Amino acid sequence: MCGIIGVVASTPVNQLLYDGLMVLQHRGQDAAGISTAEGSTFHMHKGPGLVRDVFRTRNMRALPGNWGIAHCRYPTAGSAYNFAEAQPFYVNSPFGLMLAHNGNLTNAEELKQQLFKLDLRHINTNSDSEVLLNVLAHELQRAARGTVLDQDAIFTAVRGVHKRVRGAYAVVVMIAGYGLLAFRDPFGIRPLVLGKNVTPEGNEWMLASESVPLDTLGFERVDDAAPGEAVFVDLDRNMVRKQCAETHALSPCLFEYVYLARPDSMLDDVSVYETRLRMGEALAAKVRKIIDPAEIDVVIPIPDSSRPAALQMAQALGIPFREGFVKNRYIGRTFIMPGQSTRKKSVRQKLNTVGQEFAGKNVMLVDDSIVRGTTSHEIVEMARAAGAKKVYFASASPPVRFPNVYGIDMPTRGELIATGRTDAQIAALIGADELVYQDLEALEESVRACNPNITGFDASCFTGNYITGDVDAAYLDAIEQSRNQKPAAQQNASEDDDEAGNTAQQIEMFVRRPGQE
Ligand SMILES: O=P(O)(O)OC[C@H]1O[C@H](OP(=O)(O)OP(=O)(O)O)[C@H](O)[C@@H]1O
Ligand SMILES: NC(=O)CC[C@H](N)C(=O)O
Ligand SMILES: [Mg+2]
Repeated sequence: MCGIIGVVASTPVNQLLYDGLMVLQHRGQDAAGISTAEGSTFHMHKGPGLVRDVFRTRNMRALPGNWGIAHCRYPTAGSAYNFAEAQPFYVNSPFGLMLAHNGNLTNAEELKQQLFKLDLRHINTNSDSEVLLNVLAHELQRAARGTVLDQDAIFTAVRGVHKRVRGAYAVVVMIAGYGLLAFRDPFGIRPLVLGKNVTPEGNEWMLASESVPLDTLGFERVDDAAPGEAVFVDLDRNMVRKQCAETHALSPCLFEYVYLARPDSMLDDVSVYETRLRMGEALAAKVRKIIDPAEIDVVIPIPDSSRPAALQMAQALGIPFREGFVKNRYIGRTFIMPGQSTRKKSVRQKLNTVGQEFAGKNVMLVDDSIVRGTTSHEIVEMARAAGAKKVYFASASPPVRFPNVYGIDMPTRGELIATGRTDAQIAALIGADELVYQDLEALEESVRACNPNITGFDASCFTGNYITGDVDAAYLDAIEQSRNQKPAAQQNASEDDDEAGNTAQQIEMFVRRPGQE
């Protein structure tokens, strides 16, 4: 999950893209980048770190033009802290392309080999997004009639991409001299929302990972890009949409609703806030089956993401809701930080207890999810240190037992606290007196109740069922192996750097030598 934005406007877009990235920061804290175009010349600035740290006034001034794209990165392929893998990515042929990608490809290694051997394209990083850009470039080259590109050729190229690429991808691409192209994978795993701003100069168009940038930048939410669909906005700001996948089915990532997205976003016509309230309602029903509500003195959320669920759960159980943890607003999201010791330290820096909410009480702590158990373990300890009598813990989502290969950095079973453990064993590990997990059906229903057209989900981290059909045990083993291998380049790196690197499959670099096939 990264944050992406693309916009075609009637006035300069640099500030618009910066402000949009600021409200998508929760989707990626590792690197950020903006590219704009004036005529057919691209301008770009990108770098490691948070949006506010990457862009200085001089960088903003160097981003002229009325259309552009932006990205904030949460790495799932290649390495964290690797500037070369920051996005957008550029390729000069055909026409000049600039791409930003949210998601993760599951056949990147195979594609990289094809690109090198058949398409004669060199991939210079371990980023799957660079692979995706080059596949698109190759397909555009094939589809273009001579030196001219028309809409049919663009949509044909996207069709070609869907045929070759597997995995999750929501993408915005600038085609120099032509316009902004955006598309979503045939399962719609990662979100992509379309918005419009009506101005006296005509319509302006924006595509973004979530609807929050549309709200904050004065765009009206029009629709979501459909799974498999491509949206093209030309430089006169005419917008066309076309389904480019032979088969498609809306199966968004369930974890977007649980944790990734901001609660004030609408994704696939679903209010993230409303689903989280529903998750809390359903969790309350599950808690009742396991713990007598009279035994619980207070319900306490673990800020931030669990707040709506905890609030609704407390209300449904008739138990006071209290803010027992205060969050340091200057610390980012812990889960998406690279490196386990950074994550662990950050939980302590980020959250502190309000003593009177714990002293002598039986507390019910609520979180949206337990993944590695970093947060829950620290939090239970802090609750006890603050004097809690009993510490119950409830998770608004089911146990996360399987790796995610579609754009969330949880690629190995070994690091997931729930893999191979019973609820009681997990409770013992995090130190809770009782642990209650949401049932998967209830979680799915919490989302589907807001949009009955969603028939399926990518719920792979809960079920081990990978909807793209190409992820098997051998694939997962290879990722684990590659993750556990220490890359030579990182021999001298710190433990954190080591873990941060190689976050998913390593894509081998190819070098063509004279005489080689
Ligand atoms: O079991 P773990 O591996 O610790 O992961 C799960 C935790 O990480 C996330 O919080 P995070 O601090 O990232 O963000 P938030 O402030 O949005 O809750 C999530 O909300 C859980 O609290
Ligand atoms: N989380 C994402 O969307 C990551 C995008 C891409 N796979 C990268 O690692 O840079
Ligand atoms: Mg959290």
